[in-house]
Amino acid sequence: MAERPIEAMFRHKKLKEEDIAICECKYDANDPDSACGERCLNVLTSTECTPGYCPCGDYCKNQRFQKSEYAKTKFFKTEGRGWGLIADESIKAGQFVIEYCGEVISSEEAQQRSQAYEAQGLKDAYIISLNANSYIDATRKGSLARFINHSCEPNCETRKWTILGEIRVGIFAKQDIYVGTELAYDYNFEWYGGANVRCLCGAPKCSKFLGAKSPAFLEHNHVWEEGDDR
Ligand SMILES: C[S@@+](CC[C@H](N)C(=O)[O-])C[C@H]1O[C@@H](n2cnc3c(N)ncnc32)[C@H](O)[C@@H]1O
Repeated sequence: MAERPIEAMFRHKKLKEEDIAICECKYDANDPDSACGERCLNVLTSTECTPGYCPCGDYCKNQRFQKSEYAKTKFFKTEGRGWGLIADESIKAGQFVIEYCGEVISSEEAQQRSQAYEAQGLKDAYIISLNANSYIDATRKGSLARFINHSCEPNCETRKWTILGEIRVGIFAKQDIYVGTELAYDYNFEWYGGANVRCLCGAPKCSKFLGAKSPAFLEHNHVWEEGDDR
């Protein structure tokens, strides 16, 4: 596919000093939660602390996206759902698993790319919504998060955090996850799919199609038939 003009992709913005959110935490060696744990004002608003501005300095625990503090995971081949991602260590409920990385693009670009990928016969879709005007495309560039499949009864969920003034998407554990368990989240909230794909998650309350409840779902009407090669 031809490279699209650079305006269709968004570049990082520099955070102005007056916009930096500074918490009121104070590091106490006897209280591990003191350095930007659950009570931190920034954590409570899903905002990471800014290096050099956090009162806890190097003890700050609230820079997980910036420090890529991912859980150990590895990809594997599934039955009928392409590649998937499994936990390569036990993961605690609420833990940050991995960031969904990719190219940040406009909604017009997302639409054009989605159509182009479908025309090329790509059955796996990797575009998710970031906000009303922008999307993350992990088709060509991304982290291992691009291999996480959908489940209608998932053990993970997406959460949006503000990092240095920009919104980013993380995958977080909804429950304790044992080593070797497949990771999955519900695509309904973020799905920007190409063709409609029959869901093979196997959950008793499966909604039959990927992203079947998402706003983008009705815009597409092609269904990959069962038995299609992948
Ligand atoms: C973000 S990718 C996930 C990784 C993908 N399985 C791969 O091999 O690269 C999303 C694609 O995976 C497949 N997929 C994910 N969850 C699925 C499910 N529950 N049932 C069937 N296909 C699924 C679909 O083709 C979907 O477009």
